[in-house]
Amino acid sequence: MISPTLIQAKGLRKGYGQRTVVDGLNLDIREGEVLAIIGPNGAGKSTTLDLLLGLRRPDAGTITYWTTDPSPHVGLQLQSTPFFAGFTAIENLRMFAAFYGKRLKDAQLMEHLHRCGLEEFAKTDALRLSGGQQKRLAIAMTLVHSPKLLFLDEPTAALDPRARRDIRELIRSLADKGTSIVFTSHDMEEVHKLASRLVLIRDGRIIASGSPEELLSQYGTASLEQLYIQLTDEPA
Ligand SMILES: Nc1ncnc2c1ncn2[C@@H]1O[C@H](COP(=O)(O)OP(=O)(O)OP(=O)(O)O)[C@@H](O)[C@H]1O
Repeated sequence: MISPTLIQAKGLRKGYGQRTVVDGLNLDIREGEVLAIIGPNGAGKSTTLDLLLGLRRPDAGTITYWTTDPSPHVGLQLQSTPFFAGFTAIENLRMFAAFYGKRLKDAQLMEHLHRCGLEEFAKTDALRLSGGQQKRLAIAMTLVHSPKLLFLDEPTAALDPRARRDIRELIRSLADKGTSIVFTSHDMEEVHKLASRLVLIRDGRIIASGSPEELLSQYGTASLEQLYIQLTDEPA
C-alpha cells in the first residue's frame, strides 16, 4: 500500500544568477518514510530542502502540502543552527520550545537533552559546546514540539562514531514511532541502514530513486557507495 503524500513537489526550479541548481525536480514525501537525499557536493540537496520548507522561493514549479499550515508539524535541523548567544543548552531548548507555544518543564527539557546525549551539558553555554554537541542540541531543538515530519540536513556529519551511532538510533526510534524523516548524508552505509527510500540528485535533477534494495538490484551493484560512484561518474 502506498502511504499518503505529505509534500508533493512538481517541476521545481531554482537558480542563483545564471546558474540553475535545482532543475525541474519532481519529488513526493510520503507519510512514515525515511527518505535520504543524496548526491555530490553542490548537487542542490540543501537548496531542495530549503524550497520544500518554504525558506526559499522556487523560480518555477509547485509544492503542495498535506495541510494548509504545515509549519507547526515540521522539525528542521539545518547545517548550521543559530543558538541564542549567552544562553545554556537547556535555556536554548526552552526558548525554542516557546516559539512553538510549548512551555516545557525542566524535567521534560532534560529528557530531550538525554535523548540526544546532552544531559551533562544542560548548563553549558550553547556556543561553548563542541561542533558535534552543537549538532546534537540542534537535533534536540527540532524535537521539542514532537513534529510529524522531520528534516535533517547532514545530521551525523562531523560527529564522532559514538555520537553518530546515537543519532542514528534516535532517527530509527523516531521513525519507528511514525515520524516521517527526510535527511541528507554523504555516508552511504548510513543511508543503507536508515533510509526506506533514497533519491540521488545530480546537477539539480533526480537521477535515481527507490529503496536501497531496489536500487542495488536495478543497477547490479554490491553497495550503495558503488552505485553512487557509478551514477555520479557518468558524464551528465
Ligand atoms: N545563496 C546562494 N547564492 C548563490 N549560490 C548558492 C547559494 N546557495 C547555494 N548556492 C550554490 O548552489 C549550488 C547547490 O548548493 P546546495 O547547498 O544546494 O548543494 P548541496 O547538494 O546541499 O551540497 P553539499 O553536499 O555540499 O551540502 C552550489 O553550487 C552552491 O554554491
